[in-house]
Amino acid sequence: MVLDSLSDSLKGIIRKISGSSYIDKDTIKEVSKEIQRALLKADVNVKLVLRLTKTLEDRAMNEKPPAGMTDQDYIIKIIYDELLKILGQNVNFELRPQTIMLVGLYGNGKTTTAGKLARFFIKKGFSTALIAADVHRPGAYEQLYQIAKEVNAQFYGEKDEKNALKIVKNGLNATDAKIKIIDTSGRDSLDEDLIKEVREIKESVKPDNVLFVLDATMGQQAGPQAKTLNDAVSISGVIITKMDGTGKGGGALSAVAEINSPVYFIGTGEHMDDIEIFNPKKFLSRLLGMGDIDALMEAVKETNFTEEEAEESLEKLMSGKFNLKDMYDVWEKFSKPGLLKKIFGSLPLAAMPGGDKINENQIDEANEKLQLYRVILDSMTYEELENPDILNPKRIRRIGIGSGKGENNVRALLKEYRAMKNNMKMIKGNRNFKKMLKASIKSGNFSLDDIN
Ligand SMILES: Nc1nc2c(ncn2[C@@H]2O[C@H](COP(=O)(O)OP(=O)(O)OP(=O)(O)O)[C@@H](O)[C@H]2O)c(=O)[nH]1
Repeated sequence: MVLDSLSDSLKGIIRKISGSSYIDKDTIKEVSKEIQRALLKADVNVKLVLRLTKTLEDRAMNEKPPAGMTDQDYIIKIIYDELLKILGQNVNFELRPQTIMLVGLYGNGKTTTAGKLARFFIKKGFSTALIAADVHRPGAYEQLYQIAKEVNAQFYGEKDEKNALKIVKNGLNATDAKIKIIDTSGRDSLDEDLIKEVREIKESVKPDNVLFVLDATMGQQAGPQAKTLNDAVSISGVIITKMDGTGKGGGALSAVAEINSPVYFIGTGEHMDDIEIFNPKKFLSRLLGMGDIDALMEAVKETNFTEEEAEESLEKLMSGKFNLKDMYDVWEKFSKPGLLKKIFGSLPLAAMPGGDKINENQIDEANEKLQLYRVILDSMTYEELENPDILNPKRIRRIGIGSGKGENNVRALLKEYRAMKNNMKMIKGNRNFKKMLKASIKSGNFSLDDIN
């Protein structure tokens, strides 16, 4: 995916900050330098990078973390805040009848995106029309016509007409569709005629939205060209295409920052369903390897742990002073089918040692093990659960037979139990992870930007 290398670099920086024992001016300078390097490597505009890291340094040097928050957490929060400013505000695209005009540079994916948007709105119950106003690229008419057929959208075009504005006006009059999407000619911003054409259409039909379609793999030239287009037609929003590509992505980010318009959607492939609503917070949380706190909250809620129970279980687990009964209680809540997958899928694993190595099958294995161990624990007496030290070979043999799972599985469970006690002591040392997990369970809607 685009920005993968930036994501890896930033995750590494986050891990380093989390693992540092103290934060001083040198650490802040070093973190700032590393972030500069990561952003420049991702092709983000130099001025933007310097502006971002200067703000980051100023804040890190002069602001004090709120009570209960470590310096490390607070630096991570500042990085998150400043990067979020580049991605723009979280504005939802209004789902109502409207006329949308797509503008963009050659080959950035306007025509394809017109089809994706049409399908997106048709799925939401809006009749949609596609208007072919790209009168310069041979084949654009046919391409949009085929796409309209594929997504069951109305289509309007005039094959031999060279006056784009005339086609648009006729098209808007000819359709009663709730959503009208105008696909314009590709722009190379140095071409005055094309800019004039798009400006005329904008001023004449006054579309509700002018969306700039931008290829995520565009380099630095994206910024100035976005600015020229924006000066001509006042872009109201951005759609970044080809996020499934392998480009660096920084050029697109710089262009978005340059025109300061919200990114509403991202294109993630060539097919008509490969479009997603863009959520800057979620996107950035994943980019920084912080998982998706909201999804974690949903999953933890499904354990119907009360806050106090979650807090108490967590305290006990983290203290390392828990017995098989405590472990049974926690496992019983978390062994709901699919729940572990949700929890691990949303945990900030990058912040845990080796955490980012956890994959799908390991989560499935953990699930199977949970079910197996619950059966074994069900065959233990209350005394054995409370005090596992009394489990001698005779008792182990009885439990193996009683549970039908055999002695080896009973021994494996006890080995796992002892290892878990040691691991929990280790995680206990990782204050950041514990604090994030406790806070997310306790507050119910914890997210990094709620820390004030
Ligand atoms: N992988 C990938 N390819 C995309 C995406 N969006 C568009 N494309 C491809 O990019 C190429 C150009 O897309 P078009 O929609 O024809 O571009 P255009 O902006 O209409 O081209 P002009 O009219 O010349 O400006 C096509 O091969 C599309 O399939 C995307 O999100 N991911």
